[in-house]
Amino acid sequence: MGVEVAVQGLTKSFGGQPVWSDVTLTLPAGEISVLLGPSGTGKSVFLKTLVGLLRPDRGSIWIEGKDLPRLSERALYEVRKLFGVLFQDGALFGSMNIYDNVAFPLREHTRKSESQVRRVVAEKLEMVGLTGAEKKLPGEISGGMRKRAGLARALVLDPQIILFDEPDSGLDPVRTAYLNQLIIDLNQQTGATFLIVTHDINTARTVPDNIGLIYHGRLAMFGPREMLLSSTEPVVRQFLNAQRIGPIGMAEEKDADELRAEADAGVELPPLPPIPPQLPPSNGQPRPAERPPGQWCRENGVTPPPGSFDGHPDHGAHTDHDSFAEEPGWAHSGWSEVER
Ligand SMILES: Nc1ncnc2c1ncn2[C@@H]1O[C@H](COP(=O)(O)OP(=O)(O)OP(=O)(O)O)[C@@H](O)[C@H]1O
Repeated sequence: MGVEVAVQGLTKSFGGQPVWSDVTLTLPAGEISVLLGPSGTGKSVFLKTLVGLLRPDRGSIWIEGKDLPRLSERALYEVRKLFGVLFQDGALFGSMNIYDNVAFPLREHTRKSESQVRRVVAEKLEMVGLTGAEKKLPGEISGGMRKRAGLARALVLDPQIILFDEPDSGLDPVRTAYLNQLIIDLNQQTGATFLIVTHDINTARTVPDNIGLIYHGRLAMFGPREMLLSSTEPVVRQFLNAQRIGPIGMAEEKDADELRAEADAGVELPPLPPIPPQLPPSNGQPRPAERPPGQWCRENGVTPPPGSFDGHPDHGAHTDHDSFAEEPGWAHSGWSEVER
């Protein structure tokens, strides 16, 4: 089972310029959380701070009773082994083949024999559907395959926490759908705690258990998926509905004059779209942190947008997942057939 990550009052600046301040959130153990936010709001900086690559100015990151920013370099090195990170471009070594790239953390951080390394690398490559690509160099495979190789490398030390920095960047919608399914399946298989930074609204709406939004140097909101997807908070509503109307402007937040002009013109955000069902694992089993659809809304007296949860399997409607599950032989091997 993954571990909980409790962030309290975290603040980070560069050269006196704050990136974000006073961020407080808890990533529940074993659940998938997504972090959203306009470009440049410091989502990647947040991931790097969590894993200890950047030191915050203030605040705590509690993991298994240890506060990461207070640890010595040596103690931090040990805690870092709990993390697996998938960087945006896979961050593979260009001169090493896929096998050696994936084997790298095992050779660096463990005393495993080469035959043990071979077994682990084969297992992780299979998990991401890259069996057979061992001898290829990163430059010889597609961007989607590079991401999956990066993911296999992130998995080799059996991390308890996996951070994904825009795993869908540069992927077409079909590959993004496959990657999202892989993420759900890996969460089920590993039980690890996942945090995904993404700009893809469909991913944000269907993949996570929890969603957060960074805006204007603050964490605007963080909570269960249903809370964010039924929120009437203008910035959350604008972002999740990909609208121009609302407080987020082209380069930064809109000023008071722009917002007044919008109000005077009578332009309003369109109604919230229905909350879609969560993407289930491809083996038909429930998600590790699955809760009945609509439970959060019911418990909190919130009326979800009309039509919400209509596509949930319990309602008998067809979902995207059904089409993946029906694909012959679809499991992780589905990947290799699609991409090669
Ligand atoms: N090492 C660094 N030194 C100085 N400034 C930095 C450093 N790393 C990031 N920044 C700045 O911090 C801000 C946030 O950057 P970051 O890449 O985290 O944003 P982001 O939300 O991930 O953006 P995007 O969605 O476009 O990937 C940017 O202004 C960036 O220039």
